[in-house]
Amino acid sequence: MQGGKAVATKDLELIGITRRFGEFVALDGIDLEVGQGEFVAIMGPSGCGKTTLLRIMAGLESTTSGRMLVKGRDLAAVPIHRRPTRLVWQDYALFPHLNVFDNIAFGPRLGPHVPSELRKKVLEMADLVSLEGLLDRRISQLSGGQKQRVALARAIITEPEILLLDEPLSALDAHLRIRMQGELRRLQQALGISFIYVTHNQNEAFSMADRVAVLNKGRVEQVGTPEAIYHHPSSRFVAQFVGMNNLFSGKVATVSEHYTEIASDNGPIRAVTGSKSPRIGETVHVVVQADKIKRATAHTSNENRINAILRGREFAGSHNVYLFDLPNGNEIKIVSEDEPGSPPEKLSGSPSDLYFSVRDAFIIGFQ
Ligand SMILES: Nc1ncnc2c1ncn2[C@@H]1O[C@H](COP(=O)(O)OP(=O)(O)OP(=O)(O)O)[C@@H](O)[C@H]1O
Repeated sequence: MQGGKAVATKDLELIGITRRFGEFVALDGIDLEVGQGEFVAIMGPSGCGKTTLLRIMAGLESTTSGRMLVKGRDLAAVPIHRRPTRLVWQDYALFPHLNVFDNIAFGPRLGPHVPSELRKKVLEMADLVSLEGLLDRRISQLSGGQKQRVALARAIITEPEILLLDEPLSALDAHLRIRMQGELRRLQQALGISFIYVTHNQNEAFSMADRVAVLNKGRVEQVGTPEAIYHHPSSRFVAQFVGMNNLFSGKVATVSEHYTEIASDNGPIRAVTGSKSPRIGETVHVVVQADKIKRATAHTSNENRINAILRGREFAGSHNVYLFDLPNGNEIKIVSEDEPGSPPEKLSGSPSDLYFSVRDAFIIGFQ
């Protein structure tokens, strides 16, 4: 990157971003790359540093150390109003005394502009986010989804190279949230710019993003496609944070080409031997998704059988979540779509024989 002009293949590069508040380390050496026109979700539990990281990208928060490049350009010396990033806030931060048109036009009006051209552009933006016909309305006369659209239009009219979104759908009801997810994704594709989207909602992250970065205690735990994060979590934290995963732990007993046998407190467990062949005697963790564990029948094979005690059932619309206690005292979940007319569930406390296939059991490598 020294001398000459860098050819940027990345929209954003974060290199060793660290932020301390006094003694407290909120961000601890974050490295993250965002490709051209990529939709990246940043996900993690409360307090892991998502908002701080987004505010740093927006230029609203300083770093203790680290660098940030947008399209190969270091932003250290670029003042906030010249930065090619725009933040869409969780609470929209719209101007309540202005109407929709004036809210959208607010940013461009601060700089040199031709009123007739600005009007054309505002109409274009309103069209893009389906706000036509609402331009004279006051903000207080809008629904949550409409306010969200105004906030988006107000940000994209400034033609950012990267749009930063901080839990933008959290104030909306479930139905509208799902609709807006689709709209946001379409908007991102229409604009062809990168979106960086902070959320603690896994479904939102997985349904919209090209890649997801999972943060924990100010560090990046894993970055990957939703499929990779979901099916192949690379750490115990990600496996437990994401989805309905169950974890089993034990020492590697035997390793063959097809499966690895692990001696666990709940009996032997066989898992796929992955590319990183585990060593005999090493402690490993095996992840099995909740919908891959079934009640064993006389016909299920002996690949993996576990005795468990049913503790409870939760009805979740189209499926049931069952909680079981394992012999070692741990809890596991299984998800099943019970057939209509199936016999009533056995009572809590009754023993059950559970089954899962070797091909649905993955070893997670830990440092
Ligand atoms: N100005 C500040 N001074 C001191 N500590 C701060 C400051 N801002 C953030 N923190 C701390 O840094 C950590 C990360 O905060 P941040 O708001 O980035 O988390 P988050 O992942 O966005 O959380 P949430 O999902 O709850 O919004 C938290 O422990 C928070 O208390």
